[in-house]
Amino acid sequence: MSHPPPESPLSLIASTLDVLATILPSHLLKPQVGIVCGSGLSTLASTFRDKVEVPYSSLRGFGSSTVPGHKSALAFGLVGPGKGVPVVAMLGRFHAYEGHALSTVVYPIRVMARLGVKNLIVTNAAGSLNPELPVGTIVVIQDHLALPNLTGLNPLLGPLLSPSYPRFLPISSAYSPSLRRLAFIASHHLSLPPSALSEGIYAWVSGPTYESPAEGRFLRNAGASVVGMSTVPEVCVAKEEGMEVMVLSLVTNFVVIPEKYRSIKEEVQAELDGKPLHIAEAESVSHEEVLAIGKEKGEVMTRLVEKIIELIPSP
Ligand SMILES: O=P(O)(O)O[C@H]1O[C@H](CO)[C@@H](O)[C@H]1O
Ligand code: HPA
Repeated sequence: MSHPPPESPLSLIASTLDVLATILPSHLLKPQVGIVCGSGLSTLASTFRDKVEVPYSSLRGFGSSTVPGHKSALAFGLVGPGKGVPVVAMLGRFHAYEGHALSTVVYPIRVMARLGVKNLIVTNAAGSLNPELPVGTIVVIQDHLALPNLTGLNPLLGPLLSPSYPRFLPISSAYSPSLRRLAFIASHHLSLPPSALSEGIYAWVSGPTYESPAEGRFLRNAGASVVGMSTVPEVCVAKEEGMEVMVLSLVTNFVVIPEKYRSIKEEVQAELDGKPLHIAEAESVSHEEVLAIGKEKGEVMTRLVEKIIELIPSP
């Protein structure tokens, strides 16, 4: 018995667009800006006007977000004063560590591109590798360090979706200087303290383990400022689709990088010498902590993203 040929990605995307066209009012159907909400950050859509939420389960090609702090729905709406800017947000994203294929992780970005999105604001929760980037800092990403991209887990592996796409995509200027500028101008408009917003380099790791101390030190020494388990696949595909992209990482924790390893040898010797050492327990990271910071900083992230959207020149 022969099997039907697998559905092409373009026909799957076309069917998703058809469904959206039947659900959405016409003023929301052509969003200009796309947003990806990071862990605990789905509140970024809380102030959308005329909001319509579309569950991923009603859209073929979409996976389901299985990570706490990620909702499985798209939110369409208007942002900003007056008529408002039509936008679309992924209230939850997909990560490769959940078992999703990278093509599923980036599928919503391809859909956004075909809805007309020209500017993409990607957010995430991330661990800090730099003492000068404390918890709560918003890091405007300048570049990435993607070990999976370099070692065989690149989201662009495989046949090109369109013959017009470059086979070898340059991503040396993936992070739009003009959008990054708007982030700092928006922060000024909102009177945020200068320390609220910083700049840095995002390291993408596959997860789901948090970094060992040696891995954290390795990423820091390699030049990364923050680390997380998402974002880079979405950025690469958004660039392939011709979008302007910016990334805002919210620092939710420090990556544990002790200056000195605890030495059991020294501890045992000290006990034998009758002078036991008092060793503090090593800290550890938890997703609950990550979500708590997302909740605490959700309001300021929302205001910042809204202001950036208002400042993007209309087409
Ligand atoms: O990158 P987002 O989706 O914000 O989530 C971050 O938080 C989770 C770990 O706590 C990981 O998924 C990591 O990537
Ligand atoms: O410390 C981290 N490491 C990787 N991903 C993360 N996402 C939030 N915090 C972290």
